Amino acid sequence: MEKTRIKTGLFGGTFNPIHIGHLALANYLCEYEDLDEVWFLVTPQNPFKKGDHLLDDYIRLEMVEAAIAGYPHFRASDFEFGLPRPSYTVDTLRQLARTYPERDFILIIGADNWAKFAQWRAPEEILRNHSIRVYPRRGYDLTIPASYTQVKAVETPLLEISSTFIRQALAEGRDIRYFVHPEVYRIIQEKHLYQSSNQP
Ligand SMILES: Nc1ncnc2c1ncn2[C@@H]1O[C@H](COP(=O)(O)OP(=O)(O)OP(=O)(O)O)[C@@H](O)[C@H]1O
Ligand SMILES: O=C(O)c1ccc[n+]([C@@H]2O[C@H](COP(=O)([O-])O)[C@@H](O)[C@H]2O)c1
Repeated sequence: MEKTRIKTGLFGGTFNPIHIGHLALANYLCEYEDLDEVWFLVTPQNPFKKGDHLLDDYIRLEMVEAAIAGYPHFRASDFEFGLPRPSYTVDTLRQLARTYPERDFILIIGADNWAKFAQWRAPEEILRNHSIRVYPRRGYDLTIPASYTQVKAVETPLLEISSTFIRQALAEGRDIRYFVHPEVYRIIQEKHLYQSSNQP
């Protein structure tokens, strides 16, 4: 009998830092969609973002690990740390498929990223080999043309906060503890992260 493949949602981001918007979205996808797991893929350098003001990869990973501890469907992944930079998702997916043949990797992206998907590296290869779930982001259209049978829009609740907002608030000395997991807030405090606008 054929073994059931593990449906693994791949949620890539810089996570600088991870916040409750990321966590609630991934939680929803595990509980209300058909994903067995969601992997938080910590991206060393997004091809569209400048890397010069980015917090160290391992501190961002540590915060993701702390935030997801205890929930069995989540995993933190440093897979891109060993790959060339910037991190092109098509390269990551190729390597992941080789390393984990027992899993189907399903890309999770926001409507903001879907709007720019044609500008990603080798989008047609990604579409040929993987399913994509697109979740809503405010201000972006979530219509998927019918010809993209492997791309599905998922109706998830929206928590419109961003890591940029959190970094800025912390640099201004605001106490925004409820926007991040308590363990993430503890790490931010302990390591004095994001405490001035010069810091990443
Ligand atoms: N509030 C949110 N709810 C759901 N998804 C989000 C939210 N904020 C960001 N995302 C998505 O999560 C992925 C990773 O996000 P990223 O680490 O870039 O966070 P961000 O909050 O958008 O960061 P920044 O403000 O630094 O650009 C992206 O695809 C982004 O679209
Ligand atoms: O492969 C690409 O060309 C590409 C272009 C832009 C973004 N991505 C990936 O998409 C994920 C989310 O990006 P972002 O900017 O919304 O955090 C992250 O893993 C990026 O590496 C990938």
